Formats: sequence, structure tokens, C-alpha cells
Amino acid sequence: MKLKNAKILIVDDDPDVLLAMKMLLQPEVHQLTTEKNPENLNALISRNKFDLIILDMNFKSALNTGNEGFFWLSKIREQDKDVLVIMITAYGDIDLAIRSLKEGARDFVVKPWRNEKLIEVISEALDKQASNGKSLNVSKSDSASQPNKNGSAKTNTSNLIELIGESEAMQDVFYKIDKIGPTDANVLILGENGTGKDLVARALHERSLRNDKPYVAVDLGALTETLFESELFGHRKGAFTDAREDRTGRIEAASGGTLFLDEIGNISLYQQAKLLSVLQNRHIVRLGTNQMIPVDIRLICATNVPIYELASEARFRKDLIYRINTVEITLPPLRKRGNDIELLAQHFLKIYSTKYNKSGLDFEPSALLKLKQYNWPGNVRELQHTIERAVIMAGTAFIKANELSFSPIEHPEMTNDEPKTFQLHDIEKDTILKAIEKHQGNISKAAKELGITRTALYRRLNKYDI
Ligand SMILES: Nc1ncnc2c1ncn2[C@@H]1O[C@H](COP(=O)(O)OP(=O)(O)OP(=O)(O)O)[C@@H](O)[C@H]1O
Repeated sequence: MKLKNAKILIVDDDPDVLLAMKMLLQPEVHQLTTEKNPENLNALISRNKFDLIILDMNFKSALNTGNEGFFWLSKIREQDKDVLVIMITAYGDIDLAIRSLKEGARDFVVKPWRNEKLIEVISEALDKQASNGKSLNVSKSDSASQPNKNGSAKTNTSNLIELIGESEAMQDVFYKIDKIGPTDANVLILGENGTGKDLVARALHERSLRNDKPYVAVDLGALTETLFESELFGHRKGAFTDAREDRTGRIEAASGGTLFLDEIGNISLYQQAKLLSVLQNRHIVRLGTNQMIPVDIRLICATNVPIYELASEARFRKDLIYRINTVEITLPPLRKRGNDIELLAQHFLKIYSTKYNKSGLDFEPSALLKLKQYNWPGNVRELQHTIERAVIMAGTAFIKANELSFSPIEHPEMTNDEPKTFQLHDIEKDTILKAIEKHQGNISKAAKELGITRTALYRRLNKYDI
């Protein structure tokens, strides 16, 4: 929607703010309404169909909790779930502003605003709404945002990495990366294996004000209980048997920059407590020393396990979740991204036909159909490997449907192997593991699939030491 056709409501208890916005926006928009008292929101929304509401975050100047803004935001959402809301805050509290995005605001503006910036934010919000997420609307104005390299509506590019996607869900992801990248907010990235969590973490770092400082990624799932502390916190020579020299830990190495902790859902409660203490105190102590070393990190975490379910079962600390999830980015599974499958397939085709000197390769329509109909349990990573294999195998200028083979790793049932054992004990353990893997660690769903109660499943997890 064009700005000049928009009906906009501004709600702020500061008459100076209302006047300044009115003078700025009145000539630009179709209809402008200003309101000092948020109690009147309900009546105003029932009488008018606004396209966009600009809402103050702090109505009581003595109480800058931002909670009043959230309260009114939720009231607006209850009444009109489509209206765009842009929050304004005088206090520059980025955490509150980001929380408002989580709670359904489209964007936020910090007072005092630059007039061009405010108009740009409003116009972008209206444009995005109108295009229904089909075209990319990556903000270009924030200091650390990178321009879109090729201007394509389908990709969000930065210096080093290219994230492909035009589905609504991915447009949302790009929007958040642009918006949140330049802040220091902690980010939790959720999504199945191979959905691009690592890529998103890098994109956030690239867009951050720390992008000239280190980006340190740690795969927590790969660290044994004993390695965990020395890897993360470092150690002094002789601190334990294998500590042959002093070593800087990954957290210290990331200081000034970004620390990416992958597979955070897989660490033990003891490790969670250790991590929480670093995040609270903002310093580390190397093993074998008692010197506190201050650290300044922007933390990005990722997991493919349902972390909130783990928390409700007391297997993941809620206080740690609150530390790491200031903003959440959920990556949708590939099977829910519609046309992204073809887009990504073409992207990988280009890469691998160049790599294997087979330029000009294309898909036959039946091959594309096969790709679109498959459910991609291994997500983008599986698609990437499928296309690489197909390019290697392709005999003509067109990849045919039968040249696309899906990974047996994702489909053990397709291998048709004889069972490797007839021991009931092993078969049961194996079946349980498969059910848990299929449901990505979701115990309730795995138990349902196995036809037993959750308690019975827990008993067996214990029995088989899973
Ligand atoms: N949107 C995307 N555009 C282009 N390439 C992508 C996209 N998403 C993922 N990929 C590619 O797919 C592969 C898997 O991505 P990535 O490692 O980021 O996934 P992940 O979610 O971190 O996986 P895991 O859960 O196994 O750690 C990588 O090679 C990555 O470059």
C-alpha cells in the first residue's frame, strides 16, 4: 500500500510528539488520527479501519517499564490482528523494542527520530503488508545492514553468504535478521536439522556492529562433559592431565565479537548452570586459575530440539532460556517453504554445474515435480546433496526425475536391509531411537508413535541409557 492511501492512528500521551508527527505525516497520508489516551483505542478501532498504528511504548513517564505499551499492543491485536503496529520509545531500550517485535509489532522507532527514517519505516511496513511477503523488504537504512548484492527479490545477500528464500516464512526471517542483526540482542535460532541455522547465525554477525571482530562457533553437541569447560573457558597448563599448555577458551576468544553456540538444547543441566553463570556475571575463569576475565560477547544459540518442552520437563533451565532468547528466529522446515524448493534447487544447480563443468544443465519438468513433492526430512542440506549427486550423474543437458535419488541416511527404511540383530533388547532400543529421531527429540510425540505412555518411554530411556 502506498503511504498516501494509508489511514494512520498515532497514540502517545505526549502532546509534543503528537503535534510533531501530525505536522510530518498529515501531508503524506490519506487520513491521520491522533490520540492522547490509550483507553480510547478500543472505540477508535471499532469505528475505523486503520492500516497502521504508531503506539507509544511508555505511557506513564514515571514508570518506564514499557509494559503499558505491550498491554496496549495486545489489546490492539485482540481487536484487529491485521493492523500494522509501529512502537515508539523514548528510552532507546533495544531489548524492550525487540520484545515488541516478538509480541506482534511490525517495527519500532526510537525517539528522537529522524523524519526521513520514520517515513521510511512506515512506508516499508505498508509495502510489505501489501506485497504479502512475496518480495523481500530488507531494511537498507540501519548502519550495519548490507545492501542486497544483486537486487533480487528472492535472496537476502551479504558479503559472504547468500540466504535463498521467497516464502513468507523466510521473508520474515530476513526481516528479523536485518532488524536484529545490528543490535546486541541475544538470539535463539530454532529449526530442524539442515534448515540453515548456522547460515542465519553468520548473517546476524555480518550485519552486526561487531562484524570486524571474531565470530566463534562452537558445536556443543560435539563436546564431551570433560571437554566442555576447557573448550569454553580455557585452561592453564597443568590444570588437568592433558593440559600441556595454556589455552584460551572459546568464550574469551569471541570477546568483542559474536559467540555462536550450536546444539544448545543438548547440554546437561550441569553445563547449563556453568553457562548461565558466565552469562550472568559476564566473566570467565580459566580452569586451573582463579582470575576472573571479563568478556563482552553477543550470543547466538541454536537448537533443533524442542527446548520449551525440555524446560517444562525440567531438563532445560528456564532461567537460561530467558538469557538466550531475547529474540527468537524460527526456521521453517523446507517442506513448508513452497516455491523455495525450486529456488534453492536452481541455486544449487548453478553452483554444482559450474563446479563439475556441466554449464547449461537444467531440470526436466518431471524432475522439478519430484523435488517439490518430496518431504525433505534433511531440509536444505539434503536438497543440496541431492542436487550435487544429480549433477554428477546427469548424462544429458537435462536432469531427469530418475537421476534424483534421495538420501538413504534420511530413509533407513528404504535400504531394505535385514535386521542386524534378532535380540529383542537391541531391536527395542533401536526402534526407540528412531522414533525419537523422527520427532526430533519430542518425547510426547515419540511415545505416541511407539504406542506407549511418556512415563513408559522415560523408563526405557533410563533402562537403555539413552
Ligand atoms: N536459505 C538458504 N539458502 C542457501 N543455502 C542454504 C539455506 N539454508 C541452508 N543452506 C545450506 O544448507 C546447508 C545446511 O545449512 P546449515 O548448516 O546452516 O543448517 P543447520 O540448521 O545449522 O543444520 P544443523 O542443525 O545440522 O546444524 C548448508 O550448506 C547451507 O549453506
